[in-house]
Amino acid sequence: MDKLQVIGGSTLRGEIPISGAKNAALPLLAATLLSATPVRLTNVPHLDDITTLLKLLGQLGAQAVFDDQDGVEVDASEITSVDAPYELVKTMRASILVLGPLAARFGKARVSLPGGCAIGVRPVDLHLAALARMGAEITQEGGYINLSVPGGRLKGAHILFDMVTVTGTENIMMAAALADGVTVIENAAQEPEIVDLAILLRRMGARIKGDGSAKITIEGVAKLDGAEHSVVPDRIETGTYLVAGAMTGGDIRVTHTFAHLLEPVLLKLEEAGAVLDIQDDSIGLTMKGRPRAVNINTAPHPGFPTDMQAQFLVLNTMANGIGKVSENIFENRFMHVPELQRMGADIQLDGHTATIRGVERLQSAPVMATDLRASASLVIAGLAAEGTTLVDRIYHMDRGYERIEEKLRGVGANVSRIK
Ligand SMILES: CC(=O)N[C@H]1[C@@H](OP(=O)(O)OP(=O)(O)OC[C@H]2O[C@@H](n3ccc(=O)[nH]c3=O)[C@H](O)[C@@H]2O)O[C@H](CO)[C@@H](O)[C@@H]1O
Ligand SMILES: C=C(OP(=O)(O)O)C(=O)O
Repeated sequence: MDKLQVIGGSTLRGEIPISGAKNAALPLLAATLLSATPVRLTNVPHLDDITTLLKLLGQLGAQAVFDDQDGVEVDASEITSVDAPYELVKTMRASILVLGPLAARFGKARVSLPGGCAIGVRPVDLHLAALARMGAEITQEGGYINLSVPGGRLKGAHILFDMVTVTGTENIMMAAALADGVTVIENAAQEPEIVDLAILLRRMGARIKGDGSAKITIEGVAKLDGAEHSVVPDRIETGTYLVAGAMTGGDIRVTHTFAHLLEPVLLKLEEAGAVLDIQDDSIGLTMKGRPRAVNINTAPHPGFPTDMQAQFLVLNTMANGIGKVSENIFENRFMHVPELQRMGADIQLDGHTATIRGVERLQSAPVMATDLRASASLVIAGLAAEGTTLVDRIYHMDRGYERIEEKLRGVGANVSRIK
């Protein structure tokens, strides 16, 4: 199993190019199943999760290949199976995103239940209830969701999500795009990745309004066409590198990204004492001295993203003062805390809130990554710590950070992968 060796103490300086967003590319790739005409995506990140979804599309009969450095063309004209097997779904929960498109175009699907994961139980009950309201008959057996649509075509419906769900909103947007009639999604997720999906779907001929707000209206059409689309930049990767810059008292610029995608994160970085220089497609950050402690309360967009919680918790470990970090989306997203405590961080956990008292310097230690963003937080901690930190189980990190060692080395970090 690969490990990342991080030798702390370097001040990060220079530019880091940001890749396309994993959490946008996954639903965009799933959306290609909605059309019999090829769809081409560019700015697709090279990540393990993308490889998994491409394998799943291949398993369904689609021809999907990287046709350029970051371009993927998917031809879903000849779908031969509507079965998403456990072997693929278990490695990536976002595989559930094929359910809506398969239901919409073929009126049937058999998709493995994703199961829980390190950060929480993460059920898909809201996805299923919404598809049932659109006329799907759904049973569960042997760990699989069996879905069939009497008459073959989903019907538009009025849907109110009890909780804001990102992939749930995406699944229903895709299902509704080919349904008979109008679907209204209330309490919809408003994340930038939802807007990116709506942009592609509109290019394919879908009629969607209200994306980016809590009410999305979709008027179903009989057929969708091919289209081309560039994946939105990864706001979580952007935020992660900015925190790494801030933690090391650095002077960095993240490029190929947009500040409007991550306003809550930028506001908190400023509160922590970072000076930002926002340009059209890049963000500069300068940090002098230790950061100030900040409080974080995760919430659906436009609130503070849960996917940046671990990174800001680390920022607080070496900050001046006491910061409180509350995780309100997932019930078990503090697994980085015991690892950070092993590096000398002063953190008290009480339910869904961590209270962090900043220390002058973290100490290096062997640590274990438990999930994607926890891995990133441990790498950031290692960059700011004294000595050599070995981060184990970085396969989690490879799900979501493209060429992380190369990008960090490009700004002066001393990191290397140990096979
Ligand atoms: C591939 C992708 O885009 N992943 C993101 C997506 O995950 P994902 O879409 O899985 O997360 P959701 O927005 O669905 O989950 C939000 C909360 O709702 C709960 N819930 C969700 C669906 C459901 O049917 N029932 C239910 O109870 C979940 O357990 C969780 O507590 O949004 C999360 C919240 O911003 C991010 O952390 C993930 O990075
Ligand atoms: C939790 C995440 O992803 P996923 O939903 O794919 O597990 C994430 O990107 O931080």
